[in-house]
Amino acid sequence: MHGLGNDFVIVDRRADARPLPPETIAAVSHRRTGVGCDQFITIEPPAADDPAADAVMGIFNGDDGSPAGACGNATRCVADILMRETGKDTVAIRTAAGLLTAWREDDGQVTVDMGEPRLDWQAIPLSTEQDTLSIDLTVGPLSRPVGVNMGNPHAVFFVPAVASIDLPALGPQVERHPLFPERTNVEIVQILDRRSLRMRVWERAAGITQACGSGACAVAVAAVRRGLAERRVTVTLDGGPLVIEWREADGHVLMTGPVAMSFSGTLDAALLSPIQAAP
Ligand SMILES: N[C@H](CCC[C@H](N)C(=O)O)C(=O)O
Repeated sequence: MHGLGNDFVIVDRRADARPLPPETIAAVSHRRTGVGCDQFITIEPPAADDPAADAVMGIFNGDDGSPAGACGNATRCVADILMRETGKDTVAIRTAAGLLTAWREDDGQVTVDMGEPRLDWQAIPLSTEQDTLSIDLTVGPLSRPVGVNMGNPHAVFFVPAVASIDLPALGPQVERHPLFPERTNVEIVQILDRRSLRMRVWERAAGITQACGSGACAVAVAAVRRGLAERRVTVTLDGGPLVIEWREADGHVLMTGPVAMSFSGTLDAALLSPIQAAP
């Protein structure tokens, strides 16, 4: 499935307890020798003592099989699967970032309550104490990002024009900067007006992707914190728009966008045994 071109292999493991080592995930995710995806997603059964959850979602990056704490676009896709399967109009998905509630809008799009952003420096996490509203970091034309954790780390840089930034060159330098002990997702954002933002993303362990839901949430939160945008904005990524609202009442971030099914099938057992990812 994909959300705005951020693509996923989603494996239903509710009746399959075979181990899934990172190298297997990277092999399946490889675009030439596997299926190919930005993130590899698992659906697992909820724990017996977790009746509120319809399912558990695991999120792994395609480059190396590393776990990611959040993935907004894939959460919409998994919610779509669960809503179709159960007939329910609201579902709850257990993730590393907590229990995320999702529902379908009248136009068929899916909204996920992504929870509250975490904004203190230890939560991003950063390696030194900093005001996360203006982190002391400059990489080429990118400087003083806003730090936001949406269950995963984000460094948001405001720029005059996203098109003039060499993100493939700069993204990995920020991702791996020692200031970010768990590395970071990297967003560049241009304010079009107080309700419309244009962003591009370099994802941790996935590189340039067409869209990043948690990144769009981080961008909206950063823009509100800097006083540059309203609390409800349209964030346009390379793959298209998401509507993000940082809700005043409870501080939760709501993300609304499309889901799309590409194809379904059965993974070959050979792909599911630990094999070496192609270089
Ligand atoms: N594409 C995802 C985010 C993946 C984040 C991952 N690259 C990480 O290591 O945190 C999204 O829609 O939110």
